[in-house]
Amino acid sequence: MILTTASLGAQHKEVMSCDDAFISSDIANSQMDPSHIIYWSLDFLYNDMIFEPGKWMVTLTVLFLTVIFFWKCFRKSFPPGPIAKPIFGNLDLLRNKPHIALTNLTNGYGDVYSLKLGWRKAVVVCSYEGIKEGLVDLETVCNFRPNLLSAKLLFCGNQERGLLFAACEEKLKLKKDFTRHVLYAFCSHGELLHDTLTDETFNLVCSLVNHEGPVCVHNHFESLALRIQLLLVVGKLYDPEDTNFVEIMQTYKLRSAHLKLNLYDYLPKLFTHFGKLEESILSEQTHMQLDFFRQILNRHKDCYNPKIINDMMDHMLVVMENNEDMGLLDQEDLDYLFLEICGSGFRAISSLILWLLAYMTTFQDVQTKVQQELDTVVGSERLPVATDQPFLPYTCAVIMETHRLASVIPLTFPHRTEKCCKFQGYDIPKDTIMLFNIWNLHHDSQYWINPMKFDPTRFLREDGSLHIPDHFLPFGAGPRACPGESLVELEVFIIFTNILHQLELHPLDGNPPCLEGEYVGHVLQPRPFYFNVTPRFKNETY
Ligand code: HEM
Repeated sequence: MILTTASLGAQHKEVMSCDDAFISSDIANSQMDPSHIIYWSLDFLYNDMIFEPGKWMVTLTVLFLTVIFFWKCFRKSFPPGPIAKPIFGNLDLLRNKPHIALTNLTNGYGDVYSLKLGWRKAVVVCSYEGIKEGLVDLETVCNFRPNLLSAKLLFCGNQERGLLFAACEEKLKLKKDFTRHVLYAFCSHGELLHDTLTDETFNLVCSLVNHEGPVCVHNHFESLALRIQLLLVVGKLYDPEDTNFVEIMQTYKLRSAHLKLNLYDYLPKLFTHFGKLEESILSEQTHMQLDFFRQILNRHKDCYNPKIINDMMDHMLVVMENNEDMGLLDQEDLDYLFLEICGSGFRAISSLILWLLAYMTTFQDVQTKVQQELDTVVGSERLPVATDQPFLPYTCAVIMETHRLASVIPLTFPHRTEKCCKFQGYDIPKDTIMLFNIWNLHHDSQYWINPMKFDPTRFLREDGSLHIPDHFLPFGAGPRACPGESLVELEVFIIFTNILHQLELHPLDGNPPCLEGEYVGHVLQPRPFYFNVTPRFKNETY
């Protein structure tokens, strides 16, 4: 048998040497055609190697090692990450409490690591340095949004006209500057907003005092926050029972439920069917909502007087009249802008207030300190007002510590790189999804001593004044930062101080609320909880 193989090999060698000579003479004559080269190469491989398994082994090993070498060279410049499962990649990590799963992965892969979301590449950023570099230093690179089916569904294909999913360009800057500027103006000078918040909180306090037995306010603040945002945009405070308002509330709840991990965003081919189902429901509701805002805007146009500015729509008409938008905005842009300003963040505000009440019910000593500060600065003869804020550092520190510990928006919305970039020493390709983990930033012992402890004094200097560290970023940073910050600050301050000024909160039968959060859409909120209240002052108007 061995002899036969050897003699075959010898014969074959003879044949090959003739062929070799033939090839060389052809090359020398420069008569070569590429198809001939391929033909002769294959012929060479076939004839030379098919009978010599040793050569095959060597060739395949060299090929394999070369592939591994180039693959490793490429991988070196991309962040490491856990092994991705077929088709789904690492999507399973994001299904339940993604902020915890993504924080836990820092133990194996460091503060910047990669994931595969379906077929898309993603980079998770957990350190302050990385978050700052991505959101601020590389502002024109990392601040785009991925092309997600959910965005298309939520905005009926017009996501560029809103805020959240619009490209990070001049038009978005214009819309965000407008939103920020007008909200700031209403919060710093608008008596209407201030008085409405105080009245609404007083009504809530009355109903809690007059309620027999334990109370639960879980569903109260979403509706209040949404009514306040509508008041700012359209100038009307809706009754919570108003049929128009109830419809609007339902639509916004449905919309915000889509701001979560949707499988059809990352595996569109597999889950198109689900996307289509959602589309029919969402598109109808979104169009109804757009019509609603369009009608109100038309009414504003009919009785427009630039000297009387009541709400955001009036402000926008002034902007358009003075051509301050430089012709960038049209009617549809305005419809989508108002749709989005009204419905953004109402759930996050509500969640922050609920966390404040849950922490105060749990940490009675902190509650008492806030009330002592309120008694010293405000007294019992009047209610707390916005101008008390600079004199209530401990109370403000409690609000900030709640922002930190609860981190109601634990992960930013997905970002996307617009071009290849060097990021934290890695080469990140264009169109990589970037997830910035705010929860990790707020719970990392590199930045916070004893990070899981509720300790408002971490926001106070030794002299008792307020101190805000750089690595405290509940509203994100850079061009994608939240435009609602000033509204959140005022609303939460007025509601929280007015409740604690007038009520003592006690745990039910000595059992404090469960402090484990649950996701509703992209917002982390406490589970519903009951507590007891007792009024702090005698007040006949309750
Ligand atoms: C406690 C309340 C709130 C918190 C903690 C919060 C936090 C955030 C965060 C972390 C982002 C993501 C930034 C990013 O993707 O990089 C964001 C975006 C946004 N927020 Fe808020 N937010 C709150 C309330 C509000 C309110 C009341 C509004 C309404 C005006 C609002 C409007 C928006 C909008 C429109 C965006 C998208 C901005 C963009 O993509 O450029 N938010 N917010």
